[in-house]
Amino acid sequence: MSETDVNVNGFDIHTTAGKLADLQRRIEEATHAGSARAVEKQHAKGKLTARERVDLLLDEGSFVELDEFARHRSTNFGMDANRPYGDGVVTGYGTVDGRPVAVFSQDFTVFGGALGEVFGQKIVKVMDFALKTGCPVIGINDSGGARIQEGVASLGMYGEIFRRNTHASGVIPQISLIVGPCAGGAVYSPAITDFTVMVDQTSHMFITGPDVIKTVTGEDVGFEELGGARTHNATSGVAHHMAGDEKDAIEYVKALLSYLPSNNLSEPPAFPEEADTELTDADRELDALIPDSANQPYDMHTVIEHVLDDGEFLETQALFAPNIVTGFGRVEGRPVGVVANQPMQFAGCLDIAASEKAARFVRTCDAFNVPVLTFVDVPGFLPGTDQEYNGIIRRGAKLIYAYAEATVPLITVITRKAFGGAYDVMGSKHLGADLNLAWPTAQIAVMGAQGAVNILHRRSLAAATSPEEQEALRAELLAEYEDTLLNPYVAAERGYVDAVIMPSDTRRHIVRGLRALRDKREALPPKKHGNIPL
Ligand SMILES: CCCC(=O)SCCNC(=O)CCNC(=O)[C@H](O)C(C)(C)COP(=O)(O)OP(=O)(O)OC[C@H]1O[C@@H](n2cnc3c(N)ncnc32)[C@H](O)[C@@H]1OP(=O)(O)O
Repeated sequence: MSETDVNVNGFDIHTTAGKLADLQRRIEEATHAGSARAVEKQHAKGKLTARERVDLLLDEGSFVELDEFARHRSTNFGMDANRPYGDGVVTGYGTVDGRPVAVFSQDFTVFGGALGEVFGQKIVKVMDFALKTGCPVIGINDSGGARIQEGVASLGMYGEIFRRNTHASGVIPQISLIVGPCAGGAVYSPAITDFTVMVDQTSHMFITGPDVIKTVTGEDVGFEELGGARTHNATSGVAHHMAGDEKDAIEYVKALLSYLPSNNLSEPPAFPEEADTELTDADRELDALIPDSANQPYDMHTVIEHVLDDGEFLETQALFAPNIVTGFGRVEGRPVGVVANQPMQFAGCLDIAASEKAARFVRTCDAFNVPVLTFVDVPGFLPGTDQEYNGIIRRGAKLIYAYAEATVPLITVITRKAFGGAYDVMGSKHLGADLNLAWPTAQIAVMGAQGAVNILHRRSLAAATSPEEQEALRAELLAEYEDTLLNPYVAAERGYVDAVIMPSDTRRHIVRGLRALRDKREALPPKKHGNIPL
């Protein structure tokens, strides 16, 4: 063996054993592409590495890596001297709870996770793989954004990713984990995906950072306040869950996946079990839930938890627009989506944020064959110039659109108020719900008693000769209105509600309704696409 046959690593790559050893060396190099110092810095920030995240997400031993040896060909700014294997992103496929998924995990320890041409090509390839095989794609984002040295080649790849996010939308579930920076136009990939999960304190999303904002507008704002997990969960509504740490974030992603099918042509995973349709003590608790006073709130979570298997409810966007509750659960082991007004917040009024939150959720369920249960206690739309100027007309319309377009089984339960346009919006019969149930405490009318009496009897109230007489008359008129219209029976007479039920019967009705609707098939008129008011 001549000296040139032995490579720098001490083995002869002209022999089979040498070639195998060379592969092992390359794998080792690819696996440790980030420097030890960069990994240490990453851990010191409370962050995991790209590979540690993949390992946590996927079933043990299931990960199959793609493009491990891909690397950039850029020569700008001395880049050719540093060409790490993998180019800063780990991509591949594996399983979560035994079900196939595709994954990409950006590696902040290599070029700050900045996306160059090859990095982008790797993501595009794994997204195409997911779309072709019909499996969810999970994107783990921890990146400085477009790789500055690679200029437009990098921007072009972002465009390719956005296009694939859009084409995959409604076909395969797409979930984004934000576990570090996600800056500039890069935020638009997660924004198009179905769910975005952020980690408190260590993840940030923004279009322009604090320095640019200071220069352009003079505002002083820090990373956390500008684009931290709390901001995007509670204020902007960009994110769907704020995790305490990365493990929590990954557990949430796994839980989401457990409610979603692999693609739009398959059914969500079910763990069929026959529900006990005998009345239970827990069912009977609902009979005492609604307060006598219509102005007193109660927690709609109680209703939701009494209906779902084991009371298990995975809430989405829990911190955003809490006046409407959205999330997933199971009935008889089969996934359902839940949309519910929350009387504890703004008396359950609909506003812009609540309408958009619920509309997006209904569309997600509809895209992925998840039936929707709607629980209604809504006094109307939130009044105010803020709402009007910001487009409650245009933006509230999204919820109507979402329900009217949905073809999955839809069951609606009116527990108390269903007033005005909000009655129509919240999964009414008129928008296409399959089964509409009402509790005896339901009040289905154009408005509440006070408002109605003020409008209908303004003149007779003004004609009262004393304040005492006016109050007595008002009380009489309120009682008359309440007795005549504030009940579920006027709607029931017309078939707008299919049944008025005891609250304790809700679970049984939902179980039987979902069984009956299991094979529901409904088709909308063919069209290129609708024109939802955006
Ligand atoms: C359509 C998409 C368009 C876009 O993405 S536009 C957005 C472009 N990106 C940005 O403006 C963000 C630039 N980066 C930053 O502001 C900061 O690096 C960031 C993300 C807040 C992280 O800060 P730190 O945690 O302090 O980390 P750091 O600055 O020391 O960075 C670590 C290493 O990563 C490098 N890096 C970060 N962003 C990069 C980029 N975009 N292109 C190329 N390299 C980038 C950075 O130079 C540093 O490298 P090194 O370790 O010093 O060799």
